[in-house]
Amino acid sequence: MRSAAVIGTGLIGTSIALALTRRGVSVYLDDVNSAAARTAEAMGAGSCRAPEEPVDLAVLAVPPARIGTVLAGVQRAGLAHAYTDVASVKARPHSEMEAAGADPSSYIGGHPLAGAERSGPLAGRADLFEGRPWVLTPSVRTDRTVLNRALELVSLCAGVPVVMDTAAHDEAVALTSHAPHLVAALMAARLEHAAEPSLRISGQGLRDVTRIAGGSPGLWGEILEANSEAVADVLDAFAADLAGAVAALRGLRAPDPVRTEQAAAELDALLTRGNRGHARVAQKSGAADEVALVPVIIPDQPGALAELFAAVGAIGVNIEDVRIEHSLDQPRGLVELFVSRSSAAALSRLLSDAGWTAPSPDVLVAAPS
Ligand SMILES: NC(=O)c1ccc[n+]([C@@H]2O[C@H](COP(=O)([O-])OP(=O)(O)OC[C@H]3O[C@@H](n4cnc5c(N)ncnc54)[C@H](O)[C@@H]3O)[C@@H](O)[C@H]2O)c1
Ligand SMILES: O=C(O)C(=O)C[C@]1(C(=O)O)C=C[C@@H](O)C=C1
Repeated sequence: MRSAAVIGTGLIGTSIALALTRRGVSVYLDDVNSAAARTAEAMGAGSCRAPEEPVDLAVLAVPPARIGTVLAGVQRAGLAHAYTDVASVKARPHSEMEAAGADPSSYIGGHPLAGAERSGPLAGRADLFEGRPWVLTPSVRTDRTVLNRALELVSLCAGVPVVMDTAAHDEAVALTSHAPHLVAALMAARLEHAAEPSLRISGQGLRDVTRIAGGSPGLWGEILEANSEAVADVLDAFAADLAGAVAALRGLRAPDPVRTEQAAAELDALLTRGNRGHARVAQKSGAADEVALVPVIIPDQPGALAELFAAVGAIGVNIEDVRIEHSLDQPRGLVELFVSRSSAAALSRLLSDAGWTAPSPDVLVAAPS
């Protein structure tokens, strides 16, 4: 691919444009909000100067309800040879683009499963899609060359292509993305009027559970509206479990010991099911049970994290994922490295030989100076 256009230079559009520009693709940037396009341009994501010839691929990174009309418009203008989008729902934009008179043969639906709770070009990152699934939803009318262009886009962004049909995609993301977003929002809404001292003693757990609740209500309202039935089905089942959890908690204080015991068993069953579901969430490269955790203490000083990563790299171990636990008022932080199970024990030993310290219950010793 030599040239591309990105329409909608917010978080996702700018991230795609940055990734393509770094791979040598010439990228045209456009946004209904010209300040957003100029900001992306200033970040090195491409140019706001309209191309003289049709580009190889145009990527529509606008909100889901705009896809149909924007696609019909850019096709009429002859902007590109092939078109794709990145909307978080697929069936509705697909039928809307047909209703808007767009040409289905030069279009393929797309959805990268990577993002953030922030919006706008300044949140864009060239590496956002690295190793992440990127769903493509070709229809029977999608031209094969268009599918190949989209595959090239995913590869240039270092994503992992997954081909699905629109209905299967929407049902899957109702469970794995859309319902989780609402659940996070509902939990975060509980905090709206929480007492300040309660919030001050919140830990990483609350941040993990509520991070995505920071997403734009406008965008998420559109996503949920377009996939409302499938999300409601997931939340019906969730509500039944929630009611069971509440009943079990109340049952724990019941005067009848038989009910107390039954309530404890119900709660245990729910928590155990939670463990099993958690274990099934795929890790970055492979199943959860192939990955083990190596905890390391680092001092709160510039370069400490980079030094740790360099040490792990020198040992020759690939970090699959990383979690950092750090309270602002603490002189050190806890880094949890997720590595392949087969290399975890050796990594722990070699890091310890090199002076890095695993957390122990009584004393936390800093890294080598
Ligand atoms: N946020 C995420 O985590 C995420 C992840 C994957 C996919 N998506 C999808 O990506 C798309 C963009 O989301 P985002 O998070 O980048 O939003 P964003 O708000 O950061 O960016 C959207 C941009 O589209 C522009 N825009 C709106 N209407 C337009 C139009 N008619 N013509 C040109 N530009 C227009 C806006 O001005 C804005 O700059 C959405 O379809 C969303 O479903 C989002
Ligand atoms: O990591 C996040 O912030 C996201 O929520 C990203 C996330 C998701 O994984 O659910 C959200 C919506 C998108 O359509 C794709 C990705």
